[in-house]
Amino acid sequence: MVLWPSEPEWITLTQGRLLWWPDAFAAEADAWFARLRCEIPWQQHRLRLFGRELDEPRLSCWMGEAAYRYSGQTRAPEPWHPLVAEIGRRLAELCGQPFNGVLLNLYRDGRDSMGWHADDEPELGAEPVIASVSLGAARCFVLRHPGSGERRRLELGHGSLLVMAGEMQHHWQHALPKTAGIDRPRINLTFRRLAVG
Ligand SMILES: O=C(O)CCC(=O)C(=O)O
Ligand SMILES: [Fe+2]
Repeated sequence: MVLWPSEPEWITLTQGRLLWWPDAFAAEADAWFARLRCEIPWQQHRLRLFGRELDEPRLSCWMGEAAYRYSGQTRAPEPWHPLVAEIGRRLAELCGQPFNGVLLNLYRDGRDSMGWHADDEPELGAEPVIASVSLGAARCFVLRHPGSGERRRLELGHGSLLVMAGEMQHHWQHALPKTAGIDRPRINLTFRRLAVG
């Protein structure tokens, strides 16, 4: 039992900031995980790496109102799932801005991962606010600032919220490394606001 639910905490970084709230959705997390695991149309996408095509090491689904262009691909959005739309509205209230798209990722076990990248597509603007909700198995999330060599590491547990804000997508990179010994799945939702039109 959590006697002292944590409070949201702003972490100031060189050229960026994070809002970290480990227990943000502790009460809802079990029900959200169970529903999203079964009801999201999870897809296996392919990745081009050194001229070869490979399966991405995770399943995913892009949802919302806008097409999403990344790594040379364009993904048409799936329509809002009612629960995902509701989570998005809660986050909009917390973050003080609306979101019109979300990338959902399903990491089936510790062998699934996401490599180093920044969410710096031009449609996201100069100071994108990216709100990331984690459900299921806790996984380690790592951040690095190539300019200074600074690094951060956070364990993103069941029901946690991490908001990346400020100019950090232009100066920091993040990743979700493979982790030995994790045999349970994790779902992550990263809500974004894209300029449309
Ligand atoms: O799974 C995570 O926590 C990270 C996901 C991420 O970086 C992304 O979807 O862009
Ligand atoms: Fe990302």
